Amino acid sequence: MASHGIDRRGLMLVLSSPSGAGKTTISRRLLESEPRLEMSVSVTTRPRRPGEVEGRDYWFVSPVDFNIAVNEKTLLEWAKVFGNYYGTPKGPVNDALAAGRDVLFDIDWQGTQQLVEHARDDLVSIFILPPSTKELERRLRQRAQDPEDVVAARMAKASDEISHWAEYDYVVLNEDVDRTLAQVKAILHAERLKRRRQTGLGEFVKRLRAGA
Ligand SMILES: Nc1ncnc2c1ncn2[C@@H]1O[C@H](COP(=O)(O)OP(=O)(O)OP(=O)(O)O)[C@@H](O)[C@H]1O
Ligand SMILES: Nc1nc2c(ncn2[C@@H]2O[C@H](COP(=O)(O)O)[C@@H](O)[C@H]2O)c(=O)[nH]1
Repeated sequence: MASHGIDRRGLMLVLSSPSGAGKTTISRRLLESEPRLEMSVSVTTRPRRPGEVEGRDYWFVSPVDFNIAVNEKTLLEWAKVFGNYYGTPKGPVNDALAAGRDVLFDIDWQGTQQLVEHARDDLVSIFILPPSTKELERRLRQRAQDPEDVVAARMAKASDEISHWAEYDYVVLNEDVDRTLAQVKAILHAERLKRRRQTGLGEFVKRLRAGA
């Protein structure tokens, strides 16, 4: 249900960027202030970082279990990123959308391409750019959660990742977290009002025109 009482189908809000540009930071802040938005928690074969919580940040699984999920087609999309496998479980996303709740995804361009193929109408995609390569490297290092070789591998892939910017509906430059957050919220709020998402609009207008 929309805030003004008109039924609405949920939307899928995708954030992608080169590693370290700020997707996780923006996602956490967005979730704090958007009660009708929920995070899609991915499964991954990547080792858990210090501070990461099972079921909040990821579902950490073995390569064998990941393979089973792929074969049983329980993932909406999946990809190999920086040598590990990542995927989006279908069930929670479908339940949320059907109930009119929005779902936030922190996934890469390969996953976004798969969602475009299967769910274009429900999708709103945002690419987040860092202000500079130097600042991207500084952010990856000061996060201090990955060993040096992992940081180097992610920096080496940054240019390739950025090359996908034009496949996204919106592009936001993450210089200042508060400004970026405000821009992402503006996109979300406008997209919620798209006519095709407000599934109860026809009925509402009919009643309005009848004098209700
Ligand atoms: N606008 C910003 N200004 C300064 N630092 C920032 C900004 N946005 C994020 N950071 C910092 O940069 C680091 C990387 O951010 P974050 O983990 O959110 O990136 P990410 O895009 O989710 O990375 P990954 O793809 O590897 O998961 C964090 O330490 C975060 O606090
Ligand atoms: N295609 C998918 N990409 C995903 C998913 N979950 C995360 N990601 C992307 O992987 C990289 C690395 O993430 P990190 O947590 O190891 O830093 C980043 O670009 C994420 O957006 C997923 O389910 N599918």
